[in-house]
Amino acid sequence: MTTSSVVGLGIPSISRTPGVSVDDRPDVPVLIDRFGRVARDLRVSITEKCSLRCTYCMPEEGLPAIPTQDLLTASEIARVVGVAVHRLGVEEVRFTGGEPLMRADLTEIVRLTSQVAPGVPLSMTTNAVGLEHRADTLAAAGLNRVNVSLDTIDRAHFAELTRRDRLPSVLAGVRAAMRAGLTPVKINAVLMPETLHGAADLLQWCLDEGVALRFIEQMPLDADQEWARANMLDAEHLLDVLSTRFDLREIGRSDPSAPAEEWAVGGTSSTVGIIASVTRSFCSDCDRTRLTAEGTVRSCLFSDEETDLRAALRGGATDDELGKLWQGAMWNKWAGHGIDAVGFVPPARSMGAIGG
Ligand SMILES: Nc1nc2c(ncn2[C@@H]2O[C@H](COP(=O)(O)OP(=O)(O)OP(=O)(O)O)[C@@H](O)[C@H]2O)c(=O)[nH]1
Ligand SMILES: C[S@@+](CC[C@H](N)C(=O)[O-])C[C@H]1O[C@@H](n2cnc3c(N)ncnc32)[C@H](O)[C@@H]1O
Ligand code: SF4
Ligand code: SF4
Repeated sequence: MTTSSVVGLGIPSISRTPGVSVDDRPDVPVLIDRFGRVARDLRVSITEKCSLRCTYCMPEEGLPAIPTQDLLTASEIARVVGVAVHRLGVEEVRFTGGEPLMRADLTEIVRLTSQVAPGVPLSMTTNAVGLEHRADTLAAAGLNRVNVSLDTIDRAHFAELTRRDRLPSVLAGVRAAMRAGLTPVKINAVLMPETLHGAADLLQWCLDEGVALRFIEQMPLDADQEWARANMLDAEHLLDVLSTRFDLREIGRSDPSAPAEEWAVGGTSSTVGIIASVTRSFCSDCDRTRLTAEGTVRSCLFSDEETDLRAALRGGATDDELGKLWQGAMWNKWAGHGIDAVGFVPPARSMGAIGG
């Protein structure tokens, strides 16, 4: 088994240490952990690069560049996804980053992955900058749907939050995704004191455009490490604000491992969701497994223990051997993020370096 050590600005390097035992792991193919959870949702980060610099995620100067030879190639990504789907019971795959659209070979990644895993839902979490020019091609390559990060529809405020004046491109990207059939399009907005006053306008925009909106509690995953529990806005606070303009009725979660709890918006057929990752954590039903852009398996957003599949892959490992490494990594998955625990320490990688 492998663990990580920090080398600077949130990208850990992988170092080998004596392993944690997997002797007590039951001999089953699926990615089961010690708490009985089974991971079926694979999130694949494909780059650390981004066209924006959201304050809750990236440092102003961006993340240190990962050398090209350290990134999994399109065919390596497809091979690893194939192992996950055909041997380990993974049922859905999401591309994330950094910003997936920053990879010039994104279409190839999607095409090869959809060939290796036909019928498996393929989605992407994106900031949508430039998506208007690529939505049709990505849909044709096999991408099924996108989630778009958008915190405000006020252009000046967007530029402040993301340190880039790109709101028009994002809005065009959302509309292009709808036209290309990358639906349902879901909008992710991080809940912060700064975004609260624009939350109702954002919801109205989403209702008008026919896209679903989810607000996300901010997690201690910013590269600048400025997150503080005391400054965090929780779901209750948001509901109070939205209820002054909308009639909201609680629906709950679509399934126990879905991160978003949903509210119906009165007078519409739409819903608004809240991903209360911090105050109403869904860790006990977690069904996620992650692959970083450098090809390490990460069992939890908050755990810096990573297992290096890339080295094994490039060293000639068989699919069976890759599968075993992955099973071992997931068997040792933590119970949860532990944000409320005394002595909590945020992970070395920031959200953009993990793949959110
Ligand atoms: N606690 C926690 N939060 C997560 C995790 N993955 C994503 N998130 C948060 O949930 C937000 C939404 O994630 P998305 O990438 O849109 O994925 P999703 O909500 O699983 O996607 P859908 O299947 O479309 O509902 C992200 O912006 C993160 O803030 C996770 O594993 N744990
Ligand atoms: C890291 S981004 C990568 C994909 C793409 N660049 C995007 O923004 O959608 C994935 C998700 O993580 C969320 N995110 C980033 N930092 C976060 C934080 N500190 N707390 C909660 N969510 C965060 C973003 O809002 C986004 O929805
Ligand atoms: S949240 Fe997404 S768009 Fe914003 S800085 Fe992070 S990776 Fe880039
Ligand atoms: S914090 Fe870890 S255990 Fe909790 S939902 Fe996210 S990935 Fe799963």
